[in-house]
Amino acid sequence: MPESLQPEASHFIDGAYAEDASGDLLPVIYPATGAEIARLHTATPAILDRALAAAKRAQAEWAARTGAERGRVLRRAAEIIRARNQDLSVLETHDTGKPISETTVADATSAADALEWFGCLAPTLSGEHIPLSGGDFVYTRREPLGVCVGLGAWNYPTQIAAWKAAPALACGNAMVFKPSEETPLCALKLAEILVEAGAPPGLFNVVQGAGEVGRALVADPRVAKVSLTGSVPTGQRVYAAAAEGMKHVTMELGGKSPLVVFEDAELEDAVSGAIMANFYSTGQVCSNGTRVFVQRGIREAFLDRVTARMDDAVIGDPMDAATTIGPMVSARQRAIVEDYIAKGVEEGATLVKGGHRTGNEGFFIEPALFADVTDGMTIAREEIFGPVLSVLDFDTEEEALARANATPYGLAAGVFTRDMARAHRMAAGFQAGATYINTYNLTPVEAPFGGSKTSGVGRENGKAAIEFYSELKSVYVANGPCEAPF
Ligand SMILES: NC(=O)C1=CN([C@@H]2O[C@H](COP(=O)(O)OP(=O)(O)OC[C@H]3O[C@@H](n4cnc5c(N)ncnc54)[C@H](O)[C@@H]3O)[C@@H](O)[C@H]2O)C=CC1
Repeated sequence: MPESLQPEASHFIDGAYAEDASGDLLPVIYPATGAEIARLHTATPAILDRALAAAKRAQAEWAARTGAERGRVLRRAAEIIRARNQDLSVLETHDTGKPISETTVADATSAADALEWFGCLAPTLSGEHIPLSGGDFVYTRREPLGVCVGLGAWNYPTQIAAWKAAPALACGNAMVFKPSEETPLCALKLAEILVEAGAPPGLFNVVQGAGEVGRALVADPRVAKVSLTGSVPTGQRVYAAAAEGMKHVTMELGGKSPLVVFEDAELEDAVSGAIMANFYSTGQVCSNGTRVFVQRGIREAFLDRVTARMDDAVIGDPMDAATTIGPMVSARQRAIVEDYIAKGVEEGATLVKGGHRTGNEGFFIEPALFADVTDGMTIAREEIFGPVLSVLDFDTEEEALARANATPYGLAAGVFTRDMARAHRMAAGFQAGATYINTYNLTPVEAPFGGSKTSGVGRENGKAAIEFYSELKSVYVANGPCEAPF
């Protein structure tokens, strides 16, 4: 195994790497080859206790610093990440299998954006003054929640860790972060870098493990808030467990988002949108627009262009700069995707292109394009989390909107049209948290991101995230005698 990918130890606690070899073995597999590239241990109760105790102690010290001081640390961390983008991207590629052409522009860089942006916001956080009668007034204090737990999915390990850490730390909280058991390496680097940037030891800790470890963290009374990125069923379990302790939550969950392409759309842009909405990160993106509703008049032209553009996809070695499609994250995830493709064929959809295993090793699968998909088919109802694009035909705007919204999910939605009045009508009508006009799947840190309906609770990014990592205390100040009925 390449020596550089084996971290010094499994966990990062109180400013340093930590190990407890009595924890279960956690092998790290490179999805492009199936080879083991590192070997870690799952956190034991002793490790979790150390992490939570360190976070609790560090949080008090951190919250006592001014917003300007906290912001400076976050911005310094952003600079370090940018300077090390290449190494961090190589690590992300090995953790996830995503091509280096993606990881160099969308992962560590996105983490740096979040740390920089929330680092700039930190000094501006404040309360307000509310005048009342008789000279009384109330002022509010924006206070941190305390120790926050972050639970990550495997598709964007660096980005997810930073999207949670940046607003949490900006507000004066500490964090214990548990990456997905599939991709445990990247968050450790973020922890190292934050310490290097001046964060107090214990402010951001990383512990490894699967659902059991997550469950123990959520249940711990020292934890004030839980932020999960994961599937809807996991979200339901974590939300329920957090409710036991009346803990704050952010739930960034899955989806089955619609992308609506009208006849008047700029065809090549709409095809690009559909590719971004289905094949980026080999389809392993929560906000993917996997139900592509195409107005009947351009159906053939749209399918022809998607098919032709799929010929340009380069599937293969993720470390090759020319590669645009890497493997799935795991053999298990590829098997899930293959089952869905088989179900699509079985239920009568037309597999226009792709969908077959490829490569001699690793977990590769060709992107798949389905036509003649109808609303009731399994591939149109369930989140696949793989490179499977389903085209559904429609006739009218009203019909497209109704069908787009006919899902329990509500993470994202997109529309391609040259008619801007219609574009805004659709954006207003979509039951989804993140909507797009004439583009898809861009997630700048400036914009709030999160789901409606079963796709989640709360928002990450943007000023909105502050509301989910802080709370307001009101202080009533009397200016006259204190009156009582007797
Ligand atoms: N809305 C969003 O921002 C995003 C959502 N996702 C969603 O994530 C899913 C794929 O990621 P996976 O890692 O397979 O999700 P998952 O739901 O299996 O796991 C997510 C995390 O929760 C942990 N976990 C599992 N059970 C737990 C429990 N009972 N208590 C506490 N923690 C527990 C896992 O170990 C992991 O760290 C997809 O559904 C996808 O849509 C992925 C990326 C972004």
